[in-house]
Amino acid sequence: MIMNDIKLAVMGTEGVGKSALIVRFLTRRFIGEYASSTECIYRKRMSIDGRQLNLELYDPCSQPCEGKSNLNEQIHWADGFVVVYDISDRSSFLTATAIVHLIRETHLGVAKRDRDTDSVIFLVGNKQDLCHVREVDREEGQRLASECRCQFYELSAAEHYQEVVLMFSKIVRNASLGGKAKDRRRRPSGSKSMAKLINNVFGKRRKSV
Ligand SMILES: Nc1nc2c(ncn2[C@@H]2O[C@H](COP(=O)(O)OP(=O)(O)OP(=O)(O)O)[C@@H](O)[C@H]2O)c(=O)[nH]1
Repeated sequence: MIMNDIKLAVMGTEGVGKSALIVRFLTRRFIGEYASSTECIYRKRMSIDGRQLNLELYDPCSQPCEGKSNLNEQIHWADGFVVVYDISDRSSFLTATAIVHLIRETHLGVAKRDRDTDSVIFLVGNKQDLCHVREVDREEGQRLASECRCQFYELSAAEHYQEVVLMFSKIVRNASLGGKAKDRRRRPSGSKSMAKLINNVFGKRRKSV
């Protein structure tokens, strides 16, 4: 059986809930605070439509978008992109907007057809549970997504499980269908096993904000 490797980058500014979404997907749990000083790759073996996939999820544990070269590196590495912002933080939406544009610019050059990139960029407004302090309207997210031809979700890593799993499953499926034999450049460094992920989540704490 052919084993596909799917590489997903989860991007967005600091504190939007990238790790929370990944941990939700991988462990079903929501953990409030994480040690997040290092970037890492999580691996998961999945079965989609009866096909076995090796999923690699890159969590940059970002410092706010400081390195464009690093961002470019992520963009070249990945088959799919989950670009996350926090609906209660407008500046995170501005960062997400810049990231989505950068992905599209970078991938337009290499995609055979424009639509090749459409289904592998997902824009996610996280922290939907904080809608009482919302700073970004759902419509703004939708507009950006349709302008940049991304798929759009509003989610809450804190309160949703099924939706988060569905979102990741869908982008993995889309990325696997894209199936382009990509030029695998330098991969982001750092790799964590599931055991290490659990350690990271339960073992260490970050300062509360
Ligand atoms: N209310 C609410 N809080 C959330 C949600 N998702 C994450 N958080 C909180 O937001 C903070 C940041 O979450 P992280 O998952 O560490 O965010 P991150 O994007 O990985 O941040 P960095 O690793 O610093 O880049 C934590 O305090 C989480 O508990 C959510 O859906 N709702």
